[in-house]
Amino acid sequence: MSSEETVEVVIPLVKTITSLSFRNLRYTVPQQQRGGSDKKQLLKNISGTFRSGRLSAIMGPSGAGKSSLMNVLSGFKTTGVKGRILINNEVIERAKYRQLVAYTTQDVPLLQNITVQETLHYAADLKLPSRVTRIHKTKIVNDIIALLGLEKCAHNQARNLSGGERKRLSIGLELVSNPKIMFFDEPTSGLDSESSYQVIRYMKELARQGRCVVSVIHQPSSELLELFDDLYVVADGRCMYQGALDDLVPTLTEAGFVCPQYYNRADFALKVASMLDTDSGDKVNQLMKRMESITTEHLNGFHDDQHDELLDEGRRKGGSSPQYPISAFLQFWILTRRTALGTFRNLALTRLRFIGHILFGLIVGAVFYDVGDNGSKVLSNISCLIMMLMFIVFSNSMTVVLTFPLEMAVFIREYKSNCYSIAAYFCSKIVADFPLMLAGVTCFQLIAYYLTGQLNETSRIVMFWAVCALMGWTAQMYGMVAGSVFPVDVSPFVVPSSMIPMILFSGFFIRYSELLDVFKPLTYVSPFRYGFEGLALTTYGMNRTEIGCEDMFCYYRKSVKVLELLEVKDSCYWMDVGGLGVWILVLHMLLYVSLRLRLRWNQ
Ligand SMILES: Nc1ncnc2c1ncn2[C@@H]1O[C@H](COP(=O)(O)OP(=O)(O)OP(=O)(O)O)[C@@H](O)[C@H]1O
Repeated sequence: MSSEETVEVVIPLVKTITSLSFRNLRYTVPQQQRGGSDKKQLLKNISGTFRSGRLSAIMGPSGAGKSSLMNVLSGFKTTGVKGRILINNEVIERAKYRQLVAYTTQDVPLLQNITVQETLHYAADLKLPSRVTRIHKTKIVNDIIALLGLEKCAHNQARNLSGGERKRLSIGLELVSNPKIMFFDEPTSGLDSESSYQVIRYMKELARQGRCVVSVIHQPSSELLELFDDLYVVADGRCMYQGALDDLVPTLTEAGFVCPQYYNRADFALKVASMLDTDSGDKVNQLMKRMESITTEHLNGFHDDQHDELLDEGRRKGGSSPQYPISAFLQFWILTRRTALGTFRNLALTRLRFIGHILFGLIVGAVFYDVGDNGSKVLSNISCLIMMLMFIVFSNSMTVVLTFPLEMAVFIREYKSNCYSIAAYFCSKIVADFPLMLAGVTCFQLIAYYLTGQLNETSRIVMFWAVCALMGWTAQMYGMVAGSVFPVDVSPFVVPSSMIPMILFSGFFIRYSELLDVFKPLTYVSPFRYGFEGLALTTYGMNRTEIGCEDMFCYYRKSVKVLELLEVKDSCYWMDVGGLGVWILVLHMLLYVSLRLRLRWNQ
């Protein structure tokens, strides 16, 4: 779309006038220092107002506190925040506030395998009330696609989008709920000048429709700057200028900073803001004080202490009873469909997972061919059992370890936008990933079981499969917990290195009676112990008496001898199933807690 073309308005206009005011905002973060921890104040009693119908730019030198201001105003950061945020001079309860406000961060995480159209459809399903019909939702999605010029890439998966298209899709995601106030953090970063111009023009159009649109912008060109109506300059966590763009140069001149002719006004304002620590610092300080008295003037009559209480009240209410646009079941159902689609579309990984299970089943089958009912090859068969367990565990834990962190980023963004509850995401994640794990494990187990010549008895096969499936489930949950707790560059190391010690206590490498007393309790916490014991019992227990023998003499002809060798003669299969069940339960609880903690750390 050329810059001269007018943008057709199809998204409903925002009718009510909205002004967002903030007064004496303070934002403090804890800071680790040598010899203890300290606090760092990122926003220092900062005040201002943004009005609907106008496109406002937040500018300032690097590290001035622009993103911090954006995070606080959008409600994405609440811990360590004091001060007052008002919409039309009213304090709004937090959950409601989040419904009015949309925030597009610098790099919005997207689900890579979902197309532009699907991404917007899912956003509409999650953000719009269920009473909005399918036809209406489709119209909204199509309108957004047209408004943002995304028609050409509507069926492209997010992974194939250009930087500009990703930015526009991010804006579209927020437009779905037709918010009154929109925040953007550096929407032009990484874009060429034409794409930057287009994005800001879209934002200008959104403002013209009656929204309050505020954007952090980094060194805009003169052409780009002209699109903005108002400017808010931040320096060292304080306001240096707030007002119309056209008043910027006169205000700076009045403060003793004369902008040279043909100089970009934005660059000049940044230059002045950077003078805080120089000889001209006093003049900048005076300008700030003047601005602070102007910005707070019309917000008088409201005590800050009173507001701090109100903000906390809003936080408490918002925290305990968040209002989601759709019911819990619908949230769960939509998220499950979306996750399943994303997993299915990740063809490389899905195919690799399947082919890997089949291929390794064939390899195990070929290497341990027909050892299952052969008294002279019992030790090989026992090795085969532990090998099967190790493959199931590593293949199912490592795949989620790599994919989960990116999904977590999407979850955090959507949760903060009040789209759905933790419980809905948690349940959908478990349900959506379960069938693929089960299908892979089943293929692998059936191939390996048949080729290695284990006993062909239905109950044995089912019980053997059940242990394999429970181990696969445990491993998948283990991978998810690691993926949710550790960063993506750490978790692929954490998972195998934490599992190896547990394999040691499986009962295969060293028998229980030969362990030092100090290590014995560890066998009760190793899932490999339950898995290995379960497989050994289904293979050699359950009233099996004789093992086939083709030689003259087989020491392990009686299966009880094998059970004695493994020290599982008196063990119970159902105890092993129970042990794995407890592991699965604990891992589910850990995943839920880690999701909660991740959200809390991000507040
Ligand atoms: N969690 C944190 N702990 C300690 N310091 C922080 C934290 N977050 C931000 N800061 C510091 O606060 C200051 C303001 O950060 P902020 O990201 O808001 O700046 P900015 O103006 O957006 O910078 P830029 O233009 O470079 O993105 C910076 O000095 C930054 O290092």
